[in-house]
Amino acid sequence: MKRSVEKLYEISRKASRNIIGLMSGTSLDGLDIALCRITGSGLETRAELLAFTTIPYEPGFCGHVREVFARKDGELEKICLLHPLVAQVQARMVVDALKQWKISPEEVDLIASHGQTVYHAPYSFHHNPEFPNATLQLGDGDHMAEITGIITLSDFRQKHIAAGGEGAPLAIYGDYLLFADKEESRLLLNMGGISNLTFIPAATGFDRVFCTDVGPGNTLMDAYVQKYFNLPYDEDARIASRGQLNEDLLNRLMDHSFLRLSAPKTTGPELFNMEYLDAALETSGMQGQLSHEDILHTLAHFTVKCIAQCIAKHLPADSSVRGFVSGGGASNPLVLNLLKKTCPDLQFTDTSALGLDPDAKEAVLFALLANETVSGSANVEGTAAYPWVSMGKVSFPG
Ligand SMILES: Nc1ncnc2c1ncn2[C@@H]1O[C@H](COP(=O)(O)OP(=O)(O)OP(=O)(O)O)[C@@H](O)[C@H]1O
Ligand SMILES: CC(=O)N[C@H]1[C@@H]2OC[C@@H](O2)[C@@H](O)[C@@H]1O[C@H](C)C(=O)O
Repeated sequence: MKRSVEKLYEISRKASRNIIGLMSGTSLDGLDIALCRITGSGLETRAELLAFTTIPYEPGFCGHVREVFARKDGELEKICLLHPLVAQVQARMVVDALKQWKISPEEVDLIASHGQTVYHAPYSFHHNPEFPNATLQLGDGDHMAEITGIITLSDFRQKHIAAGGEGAPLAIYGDYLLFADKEESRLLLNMGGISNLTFIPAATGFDRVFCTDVGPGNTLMDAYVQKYFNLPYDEDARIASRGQLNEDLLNRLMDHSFLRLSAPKTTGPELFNMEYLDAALETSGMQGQLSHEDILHTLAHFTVKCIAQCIAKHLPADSSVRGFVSGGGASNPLVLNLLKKTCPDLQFTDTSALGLDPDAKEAVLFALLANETVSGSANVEGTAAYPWVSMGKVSFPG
């Protein structure tokens, strides 16, 4: 047997594995790097976060990604150039993080590399009957493996599509493995650029777990302050908190077929972007009528109203469910307060109450997916909407 294959086989037979999960989301703020010790697999999985950091991207690199990000007319040459570059930039960040943590690459069994989504086009978005659900993550795993010297699993979403899904949200798998509970029904709400939620009823099998993208998280608010204030985001909602809700604009923002579509469903900044906001301002008659503060305040309400509507539609009204938030939106006090006010029964706290840093959650979820692919005992039955398949392609160093 080739040595690299033998090594992967040995890793698959270990009782516990050190896996680095990498996530770079739609906010393009930086690379989340989570070093996890994962013990067991399937329903016996336990995960411990050994170290976590987010390394911000250089503005120049971000600028290159933004040239094609969520754009229908992204230049093919730029996409081609970015595929290795994204992986090289991220791999150097992993090398730096390991140095900082004083951990040698030999101590790490696997890297689970999400890459950078540059375009997400499920059928519900492109509506072209000749084409399937589609999604594209840049950052090729071979470059990651070669630079770090660590076996890398990457490109997780294609297999999900191949097995009948939309390639997202993949949060359901890790959320179920880590947070299913015998006594407590739980709602895991991630508010990144796009928000998604996983509902896990108490003492249930995977077939009753529900997961979907909801709509915008921070993406519209971020795009707005980037355009008008030259800021990456509205820190602590300082600008938005000075404004007031405009109902006309909110009603117009809520009026989109995606928000009425039955779940599970997925979306991205391909839909929720500045053109979406400008169209809503125009058709509500609010173009030029509102202050920046009022628009940002209304966008925060939009984020929360989409979430509240999705919860009302999909969670049983009579059960006691506890809510746990994660993602950067959990640090936005305006969004969080509105959420708590709108859904008081859920008693929202963040996932640190479950022992997991809310900023690290998505990166940890990818480490869990790699763990399942390499050693999963398949003791969980998937469903049509959420197939339990081996995700991620293997790249060997050397
Ligand atoms: N202190 C803060 N105040 C307000 N907003 C914040 C704060 N900290 C983070 N955020 C928001 O969180 C965003 C980053 O969130 P996160 O890293 O979870 O997104 P992502 O992983 O890129 O998104 P996705 O999961 O949708 O792909 C920032 O762009 C900002 O909007
Ligand atoms: C295509 C894509 O990259 N989607 C992301 C994005 O960010 C949040 C939401 O939209 C979610 O569907 C997904 O990420 C998380 C990690 C997921 O797959 O669960």
